[in-house]
Amino acid sequence: MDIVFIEALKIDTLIGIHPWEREQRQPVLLDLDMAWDNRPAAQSDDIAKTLNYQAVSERLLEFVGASEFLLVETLAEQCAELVMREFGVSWLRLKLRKPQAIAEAAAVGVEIQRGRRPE
Ligand SMILES: Nc1nc2c(c(=O)[nH]1)N=C([C@H](O)[C@@H](O)CO)CN2
Repeated sequence: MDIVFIEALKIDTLIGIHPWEREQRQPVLLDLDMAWDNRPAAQSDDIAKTLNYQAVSERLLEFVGASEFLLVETLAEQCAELVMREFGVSWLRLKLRKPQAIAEAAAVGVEIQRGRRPE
């Protein structure tokens, strides 16, 4: 199994349960590991055969930037569903960090895996 990854994609969004979090955007950081067979792209040197990490990043920037969820669990799930549905990804691991949520912690958040992991 090959992986295409995106690391620490930073997006300002409205997320959280507290009143201040409903008024003020804060950053989240997204890490994605996405299963993809990279051999067809490598053999043809053709961007059309890739899982284009620029296209995935731009779509997530658009979606997360416009979202207003309460929980990181909900946002992570929605991002995973979007990437699998729109980009044909069969398995992914997604980590969502909220670096400004707890003053004493570098970050908090969730990590999920969805889909069937290829051999
Ligand atoms: N498992 C979770 N715990 C908490 C969440 C969350 O989304 N998932 N959110 C909060 C607050 O919004 C936090 O980020 C700031 O105190 C608390 N716990």
